[in-house]
Amino acid sequence: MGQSPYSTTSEIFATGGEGYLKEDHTPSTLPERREEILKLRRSLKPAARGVGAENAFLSGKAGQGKTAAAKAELAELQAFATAEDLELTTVLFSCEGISSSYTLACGLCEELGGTNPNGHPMQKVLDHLWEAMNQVGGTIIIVLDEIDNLGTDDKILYSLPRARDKNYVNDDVYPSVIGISNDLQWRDNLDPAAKDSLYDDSIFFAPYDANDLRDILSRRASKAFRDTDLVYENPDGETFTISVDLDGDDESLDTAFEARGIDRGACTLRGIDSGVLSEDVIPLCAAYAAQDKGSARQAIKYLRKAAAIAESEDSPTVLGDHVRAAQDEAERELIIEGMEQLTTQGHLALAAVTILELANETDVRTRDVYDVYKSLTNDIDADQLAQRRMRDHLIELDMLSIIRARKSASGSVGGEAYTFELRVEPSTALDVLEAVSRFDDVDFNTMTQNWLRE
Ligand SMILES: Nc1ncnc2c1ncn2[C@@H]1O[C@H](COP(=O)(O)OP(=O)(O)OP(=O)(O)O)[C@@H](O)[C@H]1O
Repeated sequence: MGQSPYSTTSEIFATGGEGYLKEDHTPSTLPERREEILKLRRSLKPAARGVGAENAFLSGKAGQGKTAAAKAELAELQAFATAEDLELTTVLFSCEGISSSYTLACGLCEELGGTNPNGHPMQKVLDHLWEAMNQVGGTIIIVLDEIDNLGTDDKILYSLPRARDKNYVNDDVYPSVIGISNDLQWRDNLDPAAKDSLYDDSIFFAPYDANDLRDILSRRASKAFRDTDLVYENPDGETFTISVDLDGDDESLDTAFEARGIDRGACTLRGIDSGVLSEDVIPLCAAYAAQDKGSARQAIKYLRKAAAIAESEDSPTVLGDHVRAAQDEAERELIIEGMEQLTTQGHLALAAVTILELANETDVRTRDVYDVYKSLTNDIDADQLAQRRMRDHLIELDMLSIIRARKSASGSVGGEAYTFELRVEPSTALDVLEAVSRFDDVDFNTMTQNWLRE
């Protein structure tokens, strides 16, 4: 057998370390969210005393650690409840794909009681839900992640937090809700009654800055990569390194600090000392992510990708160039995702420009795009927009970085003339378009050939 391109070990990643750069890894501490977690703790404290927690609402853009903070703090509370023998149940429920109070109520019944009453009238479903809560008993904290998926169908957000006040559930049941949302406007549009009952405490997660992201990445890197230690400074200004023992029973940083008898809270993270990551890698990943959305998810993704690229090149170290390549690749993926999610009219406008480019036409004018667009709308039997409205779609594609729209000098009086070109490879756009089911019967090659003949 020839030598396989696969290997069970890596020169870059620590054994078992790659998991720390994966989406599903939940950190047990989030020092950058200390303030937010303290606020959440304040809302949860009554639960530790056997009465219900306050309702809370965590908001902020994607990748800001809202879900991670809620999970970490609830794990802390759950550990306390177990030790104190308190009746406490926490449910983390993702509302992804759930757009009505009805579906949410059914999902919660299933989560709490094991059966899904889908098909029954709403009142019956709610009765099921209250019964499931009675069976569980005690303090019940329901975390509704991506709660904005509910849109305006928010009735359940009124009744769920009030189930006890309204006597829907027994006296020994204390339900509360923690809502999590990336959509900052959604809450403002809620029915005032739901808004009132849901949000005792509102906690905003501001975007991470480059320093926060550097710290987050450093901690992840110390676990994910070989030969990578954290460098801390103590209150006396002395620096020291901490390495995490992945083979130990508890590989948390707290344990590593405890083992050395040092108070972690009094020390400041200064960076990493690594034999496999060049010095600029983490600052670059942090800077790219901070410039964009300040998302920890994005920063971690850059680091993961950069390391994977270094590995695939058999490089023993991850370099700044690998981060640049990772950022390019991630940006391309985002653009491809943007192309996949276009509406039919967006796809038609993109298809028209793509066909023209495949026929070697560059910097095409609106009129030419419109000719191909018309022929495409006939082919797939779609609504045909007026030229000006189709042009609006082209300009929208420019805003999504899919094509480039340039105002040209030859604009007629009263109107602006544009030329358009793809910002992605025509073959990439073609791959996306050919996967759109609406275009199943369109033969892009023949259309290109026809245009070439004309
Ligand atoms: N302070 C932090 N320390 C370590 N990891 C973090 C921190 N903040 C976020 N992360 C990580 O970043 C990723 C995204 O975080 P999380 O899912 O909590 O974001 P979110 O604010 O809930 O946004 P979304 O709705 O997009 O999930 C997760 O992998 C999480 O573990």
